[in-house]
Amino acid sequence: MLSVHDLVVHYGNTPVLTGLTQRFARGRVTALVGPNGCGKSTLLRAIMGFLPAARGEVRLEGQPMRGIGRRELARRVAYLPQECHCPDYMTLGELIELSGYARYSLAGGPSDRDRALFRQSLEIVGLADRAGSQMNTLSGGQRQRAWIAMMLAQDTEMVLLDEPVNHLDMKYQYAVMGLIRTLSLRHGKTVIVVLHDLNLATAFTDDVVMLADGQVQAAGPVGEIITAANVERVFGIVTDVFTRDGRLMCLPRLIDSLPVTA
Ligand SMILES: Nc1ncnc2c1ncn2[C@@H]1O[C@H](COP(=O)(O)OP(=O)(O)OP(=O)(O)O)[C@@H](O)[C@H]1O
Repeated sequence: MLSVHDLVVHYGNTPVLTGLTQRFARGRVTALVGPNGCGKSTLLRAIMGFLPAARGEVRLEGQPMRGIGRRELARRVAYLPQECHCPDYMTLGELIELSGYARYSLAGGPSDRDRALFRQSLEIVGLADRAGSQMNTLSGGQRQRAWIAMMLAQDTEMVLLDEPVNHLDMKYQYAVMGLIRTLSLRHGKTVIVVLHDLNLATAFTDDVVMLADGQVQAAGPVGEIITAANVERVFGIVTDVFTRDGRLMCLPRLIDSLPVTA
């Protein structure tokens, strides 16, 4: 389990997280949702220790994250930020190999198991035939899938993803979200994923944390949290939330609640 207790994070004098407390259950997928600029990325960066907290603490299985060394952290937690960069000349295969560096560099290089993991990760994202391609020759969506493969090959107990389906076409949005689901269902990994599409959250995650004004506004199982009242309170938009063919759906009432101009 990952727990965040009374976390306060500022940028300069501007507070972004103002005493945030939340537990992320082990082996479950939690969607982190909220309006633009509410602090979702900031929370992930603060969890990873990339931003200093003015107050509060993050614990991984009861152990303060601050006390976990960088190599051990890389072996235990994979983090995929919103924007990822690498040198243009790097090939996809080279990128994937970097994923296991914290795990295998002390052992003198990747093992057969590591190499199998690299291959599997590329197969899962549909890029097995592109391992020799330079990263700058891939499309935006293919690059995003490459980074997801890199994260998969890191093979950690916990995975944090910041808007992983941006740039992806519909098929790969579903494929990647299905994969994220599998990470918890089959492999028992704990996943926190920042999403904007609440319908992806209802279809592929267990729990939802709604963030606004530097605080958690609502948190719990998807079916309890994705309600028209919560969505209106947090996002300021009127929606219908209903079940169709066993799936919970959330659709905005376009005519009533959105400014539509002719
Ligand atoms: N490096 C920074 N320096 C100063 N302010 C920042 C910095 N990064 C983010 N902010 C500000 O902190 C607030 C939270 O930003 P953050 O990126 O965490 O939001 P978010 O919820 O992830 O947004 P989005 O949905 O648009 O990706 C915003 O007001 C943003 O302008």
